[in-house]
Amino acid sequence: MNSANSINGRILGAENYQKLRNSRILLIGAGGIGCELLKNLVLMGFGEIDIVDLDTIDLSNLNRQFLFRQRDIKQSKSTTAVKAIEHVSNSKLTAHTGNIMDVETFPLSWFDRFSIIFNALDNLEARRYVNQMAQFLHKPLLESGTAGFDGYIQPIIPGSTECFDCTTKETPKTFPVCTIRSTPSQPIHCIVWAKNFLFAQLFASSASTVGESDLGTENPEEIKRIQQETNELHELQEYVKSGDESKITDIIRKVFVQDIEKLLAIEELWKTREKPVPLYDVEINDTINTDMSVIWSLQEQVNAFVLASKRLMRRMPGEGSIEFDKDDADTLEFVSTAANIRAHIFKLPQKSLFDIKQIAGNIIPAIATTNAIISGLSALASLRVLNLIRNQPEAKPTELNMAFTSKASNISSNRYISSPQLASPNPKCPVCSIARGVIHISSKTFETAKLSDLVDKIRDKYGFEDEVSVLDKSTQRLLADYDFKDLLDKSLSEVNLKHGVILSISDERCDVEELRCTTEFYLDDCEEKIGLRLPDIKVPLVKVAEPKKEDEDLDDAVETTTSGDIILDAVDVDENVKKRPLEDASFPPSKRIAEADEGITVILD
Ligand SMILES: Nc1ncnc2c1ncn2[C@@H]1O[C@H](COP(=O)(O)OP(=O)(O)OP(=O)(O)O)[C@@H](O)[C@H]1O
Ligand SMILES: [Zn+2]
Repeated sequence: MNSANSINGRILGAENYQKLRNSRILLIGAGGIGCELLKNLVLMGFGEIDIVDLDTIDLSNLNRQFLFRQRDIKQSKSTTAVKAIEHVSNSKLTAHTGNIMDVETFPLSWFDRFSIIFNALDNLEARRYVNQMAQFLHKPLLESGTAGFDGYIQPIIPGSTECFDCTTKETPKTFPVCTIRSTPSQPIHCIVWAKNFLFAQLFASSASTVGESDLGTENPEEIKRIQQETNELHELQEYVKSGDESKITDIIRKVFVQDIEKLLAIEELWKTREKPVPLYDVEINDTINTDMSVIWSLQEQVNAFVLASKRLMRRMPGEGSIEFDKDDADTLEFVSTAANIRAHIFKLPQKSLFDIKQIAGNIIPAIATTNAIISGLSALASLRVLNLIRNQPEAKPTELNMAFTSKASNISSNRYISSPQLASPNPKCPVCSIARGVIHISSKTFETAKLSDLVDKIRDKYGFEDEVSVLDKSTQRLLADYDFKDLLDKSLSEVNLKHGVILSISDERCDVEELRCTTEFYLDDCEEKIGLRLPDIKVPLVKVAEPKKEDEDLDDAVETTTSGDIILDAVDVDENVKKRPLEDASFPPSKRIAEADEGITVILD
């Protein structure tokens, strides 16, 4: 199918096409974006494609992860994706099932065999990790993500363009299943429970199934309880379908009394938490409240819950199933009252119907079309990054483009897609502004060399003075600093250093104008006869920053906070500005903080 005479061959030209055929590329994630992207990369004709995913296929993936079928549920995503496409593939495909952050399976040297890395991930931790690996290896990385109709691609060319961590990311609120189902500690947990679990199980057609690995708990009693609870709710769905409204009190008893009693029986859960109180002695009467902006009394919540349940039950025979819609008063009232009753049981603050409408309506579904657009853009961008487009002169990295869809870019125009040029690295970025190198170290040397030997060698080679701090970045353990020298005499293995660990060395001198740049070293394997080899990198001196003036504090706080996840509208792009200056690469702090406060975004997918 793919030859120099194929459409792709003719578009790229024979020479570039051959380069594409000779390229081995890495795709991380075989989910919504990953399935689309794998198909694109195969159709483009890349020579070798490795795809990594740690997960198995869930029923809820099938609507958009088109390489998977019902029969594939519980099978490895990467292996199934490869099987589904290999019959039309002219690429050598290799599936890996595992966590990309597992240093034993995927050490840094493993990443080095690829010409380009494509991220098709769904979480900040893995995105950050891969970004860091790309920085160590100076490997181009094509980062991408979607949330609802918003999406982005960001080519990252280490040393030349900004990296994933150059701009602050906010955290979307995702919660482990066990928090939602067993130990809520915030009102939002009760809202997610009422909408995604209770309502979905009783009325919706697509009640989610939860695999053990998704539960966020290893307590066998709790896992058993959650699974039993799900099965019992399926039975309650029969009551709902029967149309027998007298069963509503059974639903209340099951959900707000018996399930809570079962939770209370798992003593482990309540050692450090306040115990919930089941909803005993509940009465139903005529008191109702219609003011959406106030918090109703418990009695008003219970009465409204019964009324909303009745209305929904009456609709079921005609509609078959009912999906939650914040603008559908019955579904909203059911979810809102159920959430508030649960909040009462767990002694958490309750919310007005109006507030719950905002919060529950903000849950973002995955949209297959957005994934397809973003994957298409990602695949196309790779040709530009690898300079494979015929008659196009080699682009400087910062002449490459990123792309956003919809409001992700914060653009004022009505255009759906925008493609600003890439910004230069942020000099204050905690990841790409520091020096990096790979220390090759053999297994035996971990036993024979002392921590002090390694630190002395690093100090001598890169010009650090005595006052350095040595941190194991992987575990955030301090190994040595000016007044902590207890571990220096121990062997590297005794202080738990091993392959895959990242060591961070910082110059801790006070009262100097320039400090040696903080440097991170990845400890990689090498032959025994080499023993220990330090990389030939330059570790520059950097000017110590002036203390900030008071009115700059807020700005600074935003720049240095790098926890959080990919928030698509974290990049402020003015389409009139051709080259996006770095200062514009983030929201004004005030806006950013306001959004962080109210940003309850439950990512379903
Ligand atoms: N550390 C990791 N190593 C390997 N694969 C990962 C890692 N983190 C996430 N992934 C994979 O990235 C993919 C992201 O895809 P996507 O955003 O569509 O999520 P999903 O899990 O498939 O969807 P849903 O959340 O609806 O089940 C998932 O298949 C997930 O297993
Ligand atoms: Zn950076």
